[in-house]
Amino acid sequence: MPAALSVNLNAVAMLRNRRDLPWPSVTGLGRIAMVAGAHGLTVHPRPDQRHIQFSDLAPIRALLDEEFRGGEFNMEGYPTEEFLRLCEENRPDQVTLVPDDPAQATSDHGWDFAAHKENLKAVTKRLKVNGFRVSHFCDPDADERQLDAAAEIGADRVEFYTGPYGGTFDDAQAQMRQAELLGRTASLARERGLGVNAGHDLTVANLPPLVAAIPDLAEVSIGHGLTADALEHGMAGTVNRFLAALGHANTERP
Ligand SMILES: CC(=O)[C@@H](O)[C@H](O)COP(=O)(O)O
Ligand SMILES: NCC(=O)COP(=O)(O)O
Repeated sequence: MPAALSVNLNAVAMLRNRRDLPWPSVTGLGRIAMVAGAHGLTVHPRPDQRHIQFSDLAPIRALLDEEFRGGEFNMEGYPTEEFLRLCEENRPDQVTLVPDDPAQATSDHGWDFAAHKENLKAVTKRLKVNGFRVSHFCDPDADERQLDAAAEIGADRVEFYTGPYGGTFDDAQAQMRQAELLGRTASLARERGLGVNAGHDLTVANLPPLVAAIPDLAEVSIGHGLTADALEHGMAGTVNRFLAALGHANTERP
């Protein structure tokens, strides 16, 4: 079964926030993506609300509940009390915890699971009690000690940070080495009962080698590259291109 595609709406929100106007519509583009066959929507409500605003969350949840039953809502963030409460109020299907400092320009590393084991155990339990699937952002070169800690924390999945992989767009040999590394680390994660997601700087061009390296990849969440393509090909056509790159037959919703 090819990996699920979750469309990240951060970049749409960033464009919307340039003016005090309601377009481009975050839920509007999310709807087009879902009609075109996306399996879910991802947002990262950062503390400074630089793109996704807390007020965006309930409309996205309502869109999926009312128009796309089965479509998944993935919320990403650092586990502050504020973020955990946003999750409890807006009921995502999956929560992806990332070790981001509020001032970070973007997400650029995974957790040191061993160093943060006790805190991550507690927040993971709190989220799972709410019925959310819990994923933790993970470095592509995480070793067995880190993955043992991730499993002990109780994560359902890890999401591999694919920024270094995406950065090899102009070096085929480096891309192959990064894909092989991700495949090895994914095998270690699967041996520990962890599901495998991936995200950051993924594109139509670099998805095929990634899915070949990680055959049981569960989900990819993609925003920046997908939104850039949508400016050229439209959101519906872009979602179909990304689904095809993942190996899906045409899954546009009737
Ligand atoms: C966790 C990750 O790699 C991305 O989902 C993250 O949401 C990107 O954040 P920005 O869109 O703020 O760069
Ligand atoms: N978790 C990765 C994500 O949601 C989007 O990352 P990007 O495609 O915007 O780099």
